[in-house]
Amino acid sequence: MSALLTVRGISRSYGGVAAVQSVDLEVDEGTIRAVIGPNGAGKTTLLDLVTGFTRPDEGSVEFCGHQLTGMSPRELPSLGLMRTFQSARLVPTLTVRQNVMLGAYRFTRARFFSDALRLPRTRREECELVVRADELVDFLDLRHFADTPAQDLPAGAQRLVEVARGLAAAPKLLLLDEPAAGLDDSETRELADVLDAVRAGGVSLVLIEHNMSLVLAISDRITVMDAGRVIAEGLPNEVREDAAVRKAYLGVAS
Ligand SMILES: Nc1ncnc2c1ncn2[C@@H]1O[C@H](COP(=O)(O)OP(=O)(O)OP(=O)(O)O)[C@@H](O)[C@H]1O
Repeated sequence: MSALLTVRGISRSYGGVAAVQSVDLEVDEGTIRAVIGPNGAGKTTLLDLVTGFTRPDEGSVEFCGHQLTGMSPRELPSLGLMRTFQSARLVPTLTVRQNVMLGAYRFTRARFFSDALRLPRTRREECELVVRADELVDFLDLRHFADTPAQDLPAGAQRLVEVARGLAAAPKLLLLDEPAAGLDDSETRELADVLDAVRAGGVSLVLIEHNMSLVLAISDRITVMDAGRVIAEGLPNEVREDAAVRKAYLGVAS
C-alpha cells in the first residue's frame, strides 16, 4: 500500500501558542484516517496546513507526488484533494442540487463568454453537472431535499450536502472536519455507512471528529493529538487502550 498523503514535521505557532508541533501524518490509498483530540489540540490547524489555508512555519506536505507546501487551496481540487469545513459553507440561497454542482465545476471547460452566450457546450456541461449532482444527492439519500435551498435544511442534512459537494469534485482524498457535528445518532450511523461506501469506491478520507463511536467504527488508523502534538497513532483498538489517550482525551486514569 502506498501513501497518498505524507505530512512531515509540520509546525505552526500563533504568538506563544504552538498550535501544531512537528506533526507527521500518512494516509494510505483506500483508507480512512481519523485525527482526534480534545478541543484546541490542533486538528483543524493541521487540516488548514495540509490544504494551504495556513502556511507552516516548517515541515512539508506531499500528495500524490506533488509538494503542496506553498500551493494555494484553489489548486488542490485539480490534484484530487478536497476538504469540508467545521461549519458548513453552503451557499444559503442555492438548492441542494446547485450546491453540489458547485463542487463539480472543475470538470467544466466553459468559461465567461460561452457562459454568457449560453453556447451549446455550456448547456451540455450544465446537463452533465446536473446528472452528476443528482447521483450524489441520491447516494447521500438527499433526494427529497434536492430542490430545497440550503438555508432551509436541517443541520444534519447540511453536513451531508457538504460531503456530497466534496465528492462532486471526484477527489482521491477528502478531508472532513467534524462531519458528524449536529447529527443525531441515526444520522451519524447513516453517515458511517456513506463514508464506508465512499472508501469502498476508492476515495481515501481524513476524518477529524469528536464522535468516538463513529471514529472507532470506520477508521483504519487513528492519530491522536493533544496540545499540538501527536500523542498516539495506531489501529482503533490500540488507540482505545492507550493509557496516554485515555488520560488526555477521554479523561480516564489508566
Ligand atoms: N488563527 C489563529 N490565531 C490564533 N490562534 C489560533 C488560530 N488558529 C488556531 N489557534 C489556536 O491553536 C490551537 C489549536 O486550535 P485548533 O482549532 O487547530 O484546534 P482543534 O483541535 O481543531 O480544536 P476543536 O476541536 O475545538 O475544533 C488553539 O489553542 C487555538 O486557539
